[in-house]
Amino acid sequence: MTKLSVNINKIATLRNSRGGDTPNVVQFGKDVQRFGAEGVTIHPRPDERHITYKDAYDLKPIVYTEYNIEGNPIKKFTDMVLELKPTQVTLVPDAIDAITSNAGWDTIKHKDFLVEMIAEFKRNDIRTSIFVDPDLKQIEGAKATGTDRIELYTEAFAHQYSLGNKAGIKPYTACAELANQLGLGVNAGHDLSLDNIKFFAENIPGLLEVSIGHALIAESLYLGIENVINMYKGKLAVGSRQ
Ligand SMILES: CC(=O)[C@@H](O)[C@H](O)COP(=O)(O)O
Ligand SMILES: NCC(=O)COP(=O)(O)O
Repeated sequence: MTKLSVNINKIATLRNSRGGDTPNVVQFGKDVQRFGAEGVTIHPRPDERHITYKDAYDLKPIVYTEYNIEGNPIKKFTDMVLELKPTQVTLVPDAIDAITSNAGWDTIKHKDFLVEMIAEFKRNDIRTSIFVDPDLKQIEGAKATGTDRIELYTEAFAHQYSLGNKAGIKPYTACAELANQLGLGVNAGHDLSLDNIKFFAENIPGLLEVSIGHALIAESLYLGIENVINMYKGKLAVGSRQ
């Protein structure tokens, strides 16, 4: 069974837009697990515009499923991960000004750096994963770094699927097959959604984990809004009788 790890970055983004502590990130982390999520993912960025380093520490005691911390292994990030010892660290080559993740690692060009980072995390009993594009050479390159897993960057698949092009899955299936042969675990994420997740999971052999944030939070708003409007209407109806 593929594990669902919920990326709660967007909850912090909403909180930060107003100051204060609503919505509460730690409460949300507890709730997603209570409702069945098998992991909590965060992706702190250097500018801390959504999830903050403090959030990462605050979440640690309440995550009893898998805690997955994603990010570019700059020193501040690496020090935090080594101190927190989450279940998994996912290395993502983010540019400092990127709105969101927009590319996987070049595992060949950055082999030496990745070998060093992976070894350091593994020495500290932290499972490792490397964010990669669906390119067979990059999967072979990932294997050479010593990482436990890869995370397939699914933006291209999601885009093609939204256009009705199901063939966009092909490079992902091929990469997952190769990863399985090489003994690399397979995770995936970025722009996965209620719309595309079933098709994706059915076509990726050995898919261990998906991390989903943006669409899942948007879908929670769409699917929850009717209930909340009704609750407000109920309170106003009682109020107007007085
Ligand atoms: C690696 C990846 O695809 C996710 O971590 C994604 O980038 C979420 O981060 P944002 O919430 O900053 O978009
Ligand atoms: N690793 C991918 C992730 O955590 C969530 O990406 P998205 O669903 O916010 O695009």
